[in-house]
Amino acid sequence: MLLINDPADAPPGPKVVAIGSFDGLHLGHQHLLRQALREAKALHMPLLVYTFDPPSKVFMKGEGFLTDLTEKTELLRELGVEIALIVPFNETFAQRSKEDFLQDLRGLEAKEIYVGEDFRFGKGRAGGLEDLQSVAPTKILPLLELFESPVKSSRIRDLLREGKVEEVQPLLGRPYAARGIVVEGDKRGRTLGYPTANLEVAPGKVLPLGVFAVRARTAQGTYGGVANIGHRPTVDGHTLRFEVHLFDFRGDLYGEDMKVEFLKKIRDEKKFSTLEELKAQIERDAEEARRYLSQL
Ligand SMILES: Cc1cc2nc3c(=O)[nH]c(=O)nc-3n(C[C@H](O)[C@H](O)[C@H](O)COP(=O)(O)O)c2cc1C
Ligand SMILES: Nc1ncnc2c1ncn2[C@@H]1O[C@H](COP(=O)(O)OP(=O)(O)O)[C@@H](O)[C@H]1O
Repeated sequence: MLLINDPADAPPGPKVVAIGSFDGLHLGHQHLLRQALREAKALHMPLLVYTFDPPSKVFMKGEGFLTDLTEKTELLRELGVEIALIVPFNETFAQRSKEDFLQDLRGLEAKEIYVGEDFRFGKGRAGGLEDLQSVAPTKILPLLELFESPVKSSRIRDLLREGKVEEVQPLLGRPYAARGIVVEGDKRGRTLGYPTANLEVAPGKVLPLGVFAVRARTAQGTYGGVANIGHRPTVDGHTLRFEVHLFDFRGDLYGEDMKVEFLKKIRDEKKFSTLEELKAQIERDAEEARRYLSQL
């Protein structure tokens, strides 16, 4: 997959172009992109996905996002997209007129365009589907529905805010995941008998709160585990922490990249009166997570 950040860097030649923020690359996005890929193949053209980082709504409204740049790039590659144009969405981009955007599409030699039915573009969201039609025949895909309502990034964000990772899985077509770098914590975990890798994720990434059964992928291998995302009221923690204990792992993870898939919520975080009680609860959490993972 060719990854570019500026339309001017696209290789010449006719293309099918799919446009959108595609935050989460959820089932609706996958449906749209698969159709665009099929069409591109039939026309013997590459598919170029024109997307934004961060997603436009994240920049405009300060919402959290579901997939960071690395995750989105990886998912586009897995889908078989040939060219990913990921444009930084900043103040300058937000101020661009709809005409500028249409000019980009002409420059890209778009021969067919794919968008979702709610797509708008250009300063003040002035541009719409009729404008796209002036560049190339445009396929407008209705929002895919699952469990009687449209699959949308905002629906997934709302579910995650409630910690409902199991309900999110069918909407994404995969478990919700977060990736980050393992940083140092307070070195308390090891004294509890449960060392936990502290993950630093991209600011703005939506994180579900609570204790979860997880699968963690690291350069050293894939492990089952148990994660806590919260403020650690028992030790008077103030900042939000994302910690993962890996089962059957020993070693050093500091500085490593880790991807954590949230498979099942076990409970909400709570305040314990002693560290012994917290430790006993973590033991039960780990037991429950192991049981869950072993029957997958
Ligand atoms: C599975 C799991 C569940 C946890 N649940 C809670 C909890 O309910 N309340 C809480 O205050 N801290 C909870 N913690 C956080 C611990 O307080 C934390 O892991 C410990 O303080 C070690 O921190 P450190 O890695 O910064 O040394 C949990 C941690 C894990 C791994
Ligand atoms: N099974 C394990 N799960 C998670 N981290 C582990 C494990 N075994 C060893 N580690 C290492 O120990 C560190 C966590 O130990 P901990 O005492 O909780 O320290 P910190 O407070 O720095 O996170 C991890 O970052 C990792 O490098």
